[in-house]
Amino acid sequence: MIDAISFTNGTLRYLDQRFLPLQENYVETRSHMEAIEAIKTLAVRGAPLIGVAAGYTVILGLQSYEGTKEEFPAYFDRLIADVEASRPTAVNLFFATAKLKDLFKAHYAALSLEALFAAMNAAAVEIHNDEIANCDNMSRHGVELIKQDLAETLKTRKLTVLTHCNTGTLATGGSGTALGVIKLAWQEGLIEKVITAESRPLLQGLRLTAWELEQEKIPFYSISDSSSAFLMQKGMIDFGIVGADRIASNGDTANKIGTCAHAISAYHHKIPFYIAAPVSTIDITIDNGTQIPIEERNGDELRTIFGTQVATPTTPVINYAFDVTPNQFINGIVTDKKAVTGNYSQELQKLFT
Ligand SMILES: CSC[C@@H](O)[C@@H](O)C(=O)COP(=O)(O)O
Repeated sequence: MIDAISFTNGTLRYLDQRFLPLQENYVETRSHMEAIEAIKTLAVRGAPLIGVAAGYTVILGLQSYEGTKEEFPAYFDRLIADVEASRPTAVNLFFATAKLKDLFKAHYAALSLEALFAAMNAAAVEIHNDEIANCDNMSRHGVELIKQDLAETLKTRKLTVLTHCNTGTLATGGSGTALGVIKLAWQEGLIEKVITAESRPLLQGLRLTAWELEQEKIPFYSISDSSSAFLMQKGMIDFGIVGADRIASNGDTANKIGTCAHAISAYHHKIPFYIAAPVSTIDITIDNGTQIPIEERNGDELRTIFGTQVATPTTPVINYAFDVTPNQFINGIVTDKKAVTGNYSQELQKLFT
């Protein structure tokens, strides 16, 4: 059983995803600066897991506080700012810090620091437990949608599904978003095999999704990112499903770079393409995908492959970590509350009421 993250007796323990699947290193820390570094370096990654890690990272920061109650607000502001500066795109991180900031605002005046910290600790644990439950709910709604949309094909055979990046236990702490749907669909006998796109440059699909599928004994093939259009052309893919790092209120979706190309290709080949993400990944405050901050990462991620230089150190590169898929290429957004299959601007808003 993969234990992506846990928090026990004030210690954060996580599986360092940078070295998977070749090395299974669990790291323990009580330092919030180390935890922030783990988020920045993708040792801990995936939108829901980043949110969970952000909550626990703030708790680590509270544990090491030694000042007075009067000095605490300035310390808390700095701590939150440091956590929020770790990665910009996954809105789950900001969902987690907002929850803790709300608690601070509501209770700082009335509670002792000890009682305030206890309330924040409970909130961080709740974020974690909620993300686990969200995965199960998303999986159920996703499977219903697949049964409905692909009913004709399912009368004669099982399905082949394309996915991108890693959206499983490693990315959520629960069964997964898109991969959670795939796992349940497999258990229910709907899936023949999974096609997992490698997800350059850090290979979350090739390294992490493949590793999870192997453990689940679900048949799969890994492909290079650029192969998906050809496989669709050859009729080798029945539908696509991926996760999200931030969904705008009109349904435009930021996810791992490469997602948009799969979605456009699926649209061209008339293949359904779905997003699976908890409501905590929807940023209802923004109108469309142009407002999503897209992380640009160090060019060495492209110029080197796991430490081996493959381009000159001076090769100029563009290294966006995410892209935005316009809502017109998305056949449905599966959330923990329900699956939304169109009219996104109206229907996503309703999830917040
Ligand atoms: C359930 S995870 C959904 C997304 O967070 C996932 O597809 C993704 O893009 C992760 O990116 P990463 O850069 O590995 O954190």
